Order: sequence, then structure tokens, then C-alpha cells
Amino acid sequence: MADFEGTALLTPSEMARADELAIGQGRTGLALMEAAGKAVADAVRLNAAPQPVVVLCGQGNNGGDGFVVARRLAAAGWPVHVAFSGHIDALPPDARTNAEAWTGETLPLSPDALAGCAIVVDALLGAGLSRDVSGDMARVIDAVNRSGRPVFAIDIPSGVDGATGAVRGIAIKADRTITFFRKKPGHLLLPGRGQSGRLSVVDIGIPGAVLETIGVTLRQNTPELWSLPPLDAGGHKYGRGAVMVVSGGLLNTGAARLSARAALRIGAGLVTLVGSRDALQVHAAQVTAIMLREAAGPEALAEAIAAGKIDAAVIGPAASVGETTREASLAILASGVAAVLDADALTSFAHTPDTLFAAIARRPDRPVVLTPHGGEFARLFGRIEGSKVDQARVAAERSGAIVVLKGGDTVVAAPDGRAVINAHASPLLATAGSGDVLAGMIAGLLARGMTGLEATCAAVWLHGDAALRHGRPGLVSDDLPDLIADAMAAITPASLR
Ligand SMILES: NC(=O)C1=CN([C@@H]2O[C@H](COP(=O)(O)OP(=O)(O)OC[C@H]3O[C@@H](n4cnc5c(N)ncnc54)[C@H](OP(=O)(O)O)[C@@H]3O)[C@@H](O)[C@H]2O)[C@@H](O)CC1
Ligand SMILES: [K+]
Repeated sequence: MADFEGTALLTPSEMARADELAIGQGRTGLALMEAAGKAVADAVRLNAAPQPVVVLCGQGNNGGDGFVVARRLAAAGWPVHVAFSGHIDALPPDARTNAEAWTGETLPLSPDALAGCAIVVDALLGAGLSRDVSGDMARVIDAVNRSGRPVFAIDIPSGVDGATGAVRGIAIKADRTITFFRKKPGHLLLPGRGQSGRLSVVDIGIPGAVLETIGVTLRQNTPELWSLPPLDAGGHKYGRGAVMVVSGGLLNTGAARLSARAALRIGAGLVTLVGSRDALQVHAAQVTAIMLREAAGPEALAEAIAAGKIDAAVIGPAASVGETTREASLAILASGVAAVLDADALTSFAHTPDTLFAAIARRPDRPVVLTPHGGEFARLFGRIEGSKVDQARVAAERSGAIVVLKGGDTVVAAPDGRAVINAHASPLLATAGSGDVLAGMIAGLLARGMTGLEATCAAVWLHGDAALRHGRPGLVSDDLPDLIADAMAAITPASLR
């Protein structure tokens, strides 16, 4: 996977380390704070005409940034007051220097401090909360959220946990958030993403090279992270990879068909639906370019994989929960093809997860991708503590597979600890069959020869992009495969299409 440093995400403790490393390389904390405050003041001035501003300052360096913003806006002629209830002497040194340099009005931190102001700057808390928000601070945050006034949050909306995206008690609902150096996981994970409004990242003088020292392993999913394989002018259909999708029974064929259509659209050379004769008769009435092959039972599946020169297989969409799907999944894993296990295939191992993980461990050379939503994840892995990223990482390590923990903030994690958060998504994707399409897309890219993590991240991004392209209520999963071509074209130079 490309090591594009712009996509790195820093937890609050990694960000503190980045500050430290920058300071060790000759920057001063005061200079970083000045740059941070300047960037926020500039954002306010760029987005609004001069009008009364209240800067809500907390007890730490986030508050210190707030004092810089207040000073700079006042120097530009804006009417500004600060609301602050702490003791200046108790502030960390750089914040204290800036609080002492503030010569304008300071009111106690309370909802009354909002009176007469038109814009709120939130400098109450940074990304590394040590507890839930309560008391006066909670009352002020509630008043800000009810006031309807535009809010500029410094670094992160106060109350959002920068590591997990959780709202700790209550959090500012910002219109804009200005963060420094790199985004934090809490800007992308839900509900934090929804609290942040429009997010911008500004350079405050921390050298990018510190990322290597920190050893960042979490990234945001963007097309910089992966590249789709170019089409070979002399290529034939087998060169573009063959996908097999296991069908559900007679009355449950639609989900597998969605996967198959998606695999073909994303560029697999050949796609075959396999299942019972009666299920195939339903498919036969619906598909044209997709092939059909009768195969019932694990041996027949293994034969179909060998005969079809299959590169990647999908099992799970409406496959039914139980022994049949369990055995079929194990046959696919034993065959050694790249495998995507989704939906019912995951739930079929709810009581025997170790059997699944052992089967994955026996074939370390070819990727296995598990694509659970929250419920399927809990059934397979039980309760895992921590953020969504922590959970996906633990599950990937335990299973030996790439784990896609789906949702509006899908997290992809690999067994080696690398993880990616996808925010390129649409609420329109919360519709029946959307996951079946994703499973087919992943398999299609695996068959085309992409590595496990790249194929998965690319599919997740393109899946989100397809829905964003549609962009209006009424999207159904049947629409998604036909939007994949445009999504791919938009990120592929014309010469490589
Ligand atoms: N470092 C640098 O060089 C640079 C840093 N920069 C800026 O610094 C910010 C990070 O600063 P920070 O680490 O001081 O954190 P911040 O949240 O402001 O204050 C911590 C205080 O809040 C308190 N507290 C915690 N949770 C609470 C709660 N729920 N409710 C109430 N209080 C709570 C906590 O209390 P304690 O845990 O000690 O009891 C402690 O007193 C960062 O966001 C960026 O804006 C930029 O200037 C660039 C240079
Ligand atoms: K803040």
C-alpha cells in the first residue's frame, strides 16, 4: 500500500508526540500555538464579516490557542470577548503566556457569555479528553448548540474524543473545525465526524518526517492509498481474473446476483454464479454476461473452483446460516483462492469462530476478507473493547483476515496492524443488498490481482463513491453496480482505462 503521508491519522497521544518531536527539532511550543491560533483567526475572517465573537477558552493548550485567536481577531478590529473560568496561573506555560497577553474583556464561562455575540470560537478542550464533560462546561456547550450561532472549533469540537469519535457526555456541534498537522481518528469516526462540520487541516510548522518516527499505522481511505490495476492492451478475460459467487437457494438468489454483477462491473474478466439447479434457473432469467454452474456441496464447489480457474470467491450473501454454508466456506478456504466471507458465512461460524480462524491460518499466502456489519462482528468476535479501529484491529489479528467493520465510518484492518478509516460514504448505502455489492466489488479487485488491503480499501471507497454519485433518495442496491464504471473512470487516467 502506498505510504502517502497526507492520509495519516494521528491519535491524540501521537499528536502530542508530533508536537514534542517538532519542539525537539527547534520549533517552540509558543510558535506552534501562534501558528494554530493564526490559522483559526484567518478561517474566521475568511468566512465571516466582522461581528461580535466569543472565544470559549478551557484550561489547557486548546484554550491557549483560543487566546491567540481572540488577540488576533481584536487586532483586526473585530469585537471580541473571551469566556474563561480557570486560573491563569494553572494554565500550561504557553497557554498562560497567551492568556496574559490578552488585554480584552474576559467573562466567566457560562451561558450568559454568549449574549450579544454572533460567532462562537470553541477552544474549550482538545482531542485528548481525560473524562466526560460535565458541570459548567456541559451547560455552556448545551447553550452553544441551542443558540444556532455558527461555531468554529479549534482542533476538534470540544467533548468529542479524538481517538474514538465518541461524544463524551456532550459535545460542541461545529460548523467548521480547524485541526493541525493531520486529522485525528475522531474527525472521521462517528459520531465525531457529524459534530465536526467542515474540516480543514492546517500546517503549523510540524515537519512531515515526524510521522515516520512515530510509526503511524492508521490512515484515511483515499485513492492515494491504492491504485487500480491498468488494463493490459493484449489482455484476455482470464488475465483479468475469475470470480465465483456462491448463490443462496431458490427463494434467495438476489443477494449473490448483486455480488456477481458488482464483481463483473469492477473489472473481473469472468464471473460465475454457482448453486443448486433451481436457484440457477432463477439466475438464468436475470443475467447475461454472468455464467452459471451447478454445484451443490463442498466437493462440487472445489471442482468448480478448479474447473473455472477461479481467482477469488464470495460466499455469504443470502447463503443461509448453518452447516451447509460453513462447509462450503471451509471448502473455499481450503482451495486457496482469495476469499470474501460476508453475511451468513460469518454468522455460520458464530459458535465455532476458531474453526474459521484455523482454516484461514492454513493458507497465509492468499487474502481472506471478512465483511461484518456491527451485529455480525459481535456474533463472530464477541465484545471487544475500544474504538471501532481498536475492535477491527483486534479482530484482524485474531482471525488472520482483513476485517471490514462496516458502517457510515467503515474501518478496514489488516492482521499486521495497518488500519484505514473510510469517510467517503453516503447514508444512502444503508439499504438492503448494499453489503452484497461491496463483497462482490472486493472479490472483483482481488481477482484482478490487487493485494488484500488495497483491494478492500479501493472497493470500500468506490462503493461510497458510487452512492455519492447517485446522491439522492431512492438509491437501491440494484443501482450500485451500474455506478461503478463512472466511479472508477473518475480516478483512472484516460490512457489507462
Ligand atoms: N502541544 C502543543 O505544542 C500544541 C498544542 N496545541 C493545542 O493544544 C491542544 C491540546 O492541549 P492539551 O493537551 O493541553 O489539552 P486540552 O484539552 O486543551 O486541555 C487539557 C485540560 O483539560 C482538562 N480536561 C480534560 N478533559 C476534560 C473534561 N472532560 N472536562 C473538563 N476538563 C477536561 C484537563 O484536565 P486534567 O485531565 O488535567 O484534570 C486539562 O486541564 C490541542 O488541541 C491544540 O489546540 C496547539 O497549540 C499546537 C501546539
Ligand atoms: K475545541
